[in-house]
Amino acid sequence: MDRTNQSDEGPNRGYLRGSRPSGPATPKELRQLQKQLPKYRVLALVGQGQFGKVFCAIERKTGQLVALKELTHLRLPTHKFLRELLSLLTLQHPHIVTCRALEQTPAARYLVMDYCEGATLRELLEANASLSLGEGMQLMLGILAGLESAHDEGIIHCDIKPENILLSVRNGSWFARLSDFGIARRFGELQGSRRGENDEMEAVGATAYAAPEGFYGLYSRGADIYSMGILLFELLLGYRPFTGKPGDLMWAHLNQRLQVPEQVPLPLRLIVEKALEKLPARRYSSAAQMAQGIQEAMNEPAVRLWGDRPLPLNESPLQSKPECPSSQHSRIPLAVPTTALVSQDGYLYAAHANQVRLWHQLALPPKVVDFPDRVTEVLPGTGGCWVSTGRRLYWLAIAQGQPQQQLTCDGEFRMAIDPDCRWLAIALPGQLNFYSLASLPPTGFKAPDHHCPIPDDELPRILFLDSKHLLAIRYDSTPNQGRTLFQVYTRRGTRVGAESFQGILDPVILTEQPYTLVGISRHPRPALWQIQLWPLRVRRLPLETLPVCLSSVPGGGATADEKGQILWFNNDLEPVAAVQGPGSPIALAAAFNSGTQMPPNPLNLAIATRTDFGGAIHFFQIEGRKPDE
Ligand SMILES: Nc1ncnc2c1ncn2[C@@H]1O[C@H](COP(=O)(O)OP(=O)(O)OP(=O)(O)O)[C@@H](O)[C@H]1O
Repeated sequence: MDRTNQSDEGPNRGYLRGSRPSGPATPKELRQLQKQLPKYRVLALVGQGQFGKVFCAIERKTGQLVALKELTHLRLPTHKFLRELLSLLTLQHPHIVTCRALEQTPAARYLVMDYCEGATLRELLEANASLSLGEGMQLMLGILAGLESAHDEGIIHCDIKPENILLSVRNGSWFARLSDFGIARRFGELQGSRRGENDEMEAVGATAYAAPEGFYGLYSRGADIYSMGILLFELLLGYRPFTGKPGDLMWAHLNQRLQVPEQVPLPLRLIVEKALEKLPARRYSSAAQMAQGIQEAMNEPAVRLWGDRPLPLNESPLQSKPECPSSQHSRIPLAVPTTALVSQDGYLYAAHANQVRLWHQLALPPKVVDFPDRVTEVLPGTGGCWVSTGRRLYWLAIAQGQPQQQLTCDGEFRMAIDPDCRWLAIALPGQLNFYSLASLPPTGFKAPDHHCPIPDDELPRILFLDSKHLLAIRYDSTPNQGRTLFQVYTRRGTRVGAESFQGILDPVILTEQPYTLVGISRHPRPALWQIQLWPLRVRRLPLETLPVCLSSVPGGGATADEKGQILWFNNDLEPVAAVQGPGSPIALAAAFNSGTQMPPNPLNLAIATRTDFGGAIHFFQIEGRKPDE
């Protein structure tokens, strides 16, 4: 990740309004922390643990994203702090969240750790049908590899649970990393020692995942293997084998017979049973052995065939699909397919060959405007739209209905308009130009107000993140390691930051949430990814089929696949409705819903399709799931 060349001018302030931080961090608190830790640019609060808050920050020297984990003196005594630090500094493994440094302020100490943009495995498990069996087992293999390496260093984790497994993205898939060695123990520390009175629950870790012998203060690798067994059970079935209050749980771990439901294929059932043996000696003797067991089970035909099945296995995959009523209002046949379909402020614009059609009300016929060349891009603005015909740019005012040429470029370009419609950005190979719309002459050529060089190997997609910041999206397609690069420029042409996503997202759209994008990935499986920039947070919605179009709509977004299956998702990337729409879609856009603050219900969509005779635009209405359903 490249975050060099950053200035404090960046759009981080906007993230203080971000959607997912798990507790309040006042701007004052962030400013104070910033003052105390000048080596970092503190972006936002991203979590709250029992010992303090966790912040996302950029290390100024390297431009790397880091997590600053606060450990307050009051809550975490020095000996425990030193223990976590010692464990973490010893451990260097791709599947372990590495500690890079320690920072001290008068009020607290901060562990500087690798930043994991996918949050915790707990959050992923709470999202419906978020993992397939194959992916779940890959996560298990990763965690077991990290655990094996900790055990090799003589460290027992003692607190394995989904909350302590953090996720990042590699090659378009989740990548698990073991974290929180706060109560980890060294073998030597444990041998022959039993927990002290006041060490009680802390030493046991989370009771739901604790090995029977842990309640007697006995720890070995086997205790971590047992916790991994509970985790595997929970991944497969969506619930844990033993439940109840801490006392009942302790009794269950010690005495209750384990029952693994038959939905779990036999080879995996045997693994759960072996990992959850009451006697440590009967369990896998190492994390590597358990990993080998999972690997062998995954190669067995009975399990291999199930690789794509969504977890948990006890739920029917159909349950998660919110089929909803829909109705089609009208269909307008066209001689040629649509090249662009966009909407804003109650207006819908569709481009076909060298025409733009403009609707305000469905019942009325559209206004049709001719251009000298084929229209390639349409961007809505205030009171009209910007129309590109490849090398020329026009302004089409709704009131006048006549296009007005604004700019001519030497080559193909891409364009973006800021939300206040005051700045126009044009990306050309090798250059990014910014024009103040107020000073654009009525026709012809104008030198840009600001410009900056960009790589000339490809034309980036550009989007304004807010009235001051432009996002350029580029791709680094190294075989098997594609990356989507997000580079942020001020409208003066200064590059202020960059993020990257370890996978190819195409297309990518901006959503109505601040600095939040949604993109489609094909590999290793079709999925929608939501990327919140600064602090970087990602979410995924796995899909059964690959969408061919994607659009932001009020309250979320919508996709359609080649067969016309439409999916409407909300701002949390949860499916709101899935309906059958027209086949062979090219583009979709919200129609006549603009201006609503609340997510609409129903959603009015315009869908452009290809047909045997040219194309068509369909107006469609979908009833979504209500928020409380
Ligand atoms: N390295 C990290 N990268 C990204 N987010 C993190 C990171 N570490 C923690 N977080 C976020 O902060 C939250 C709190 O983490 P933390 O480890 O402090 O709490 P915890 O899991 O409750 O552990 P503890 O038992 O120490 O309280 C996590 O749930 C996660 O969302």
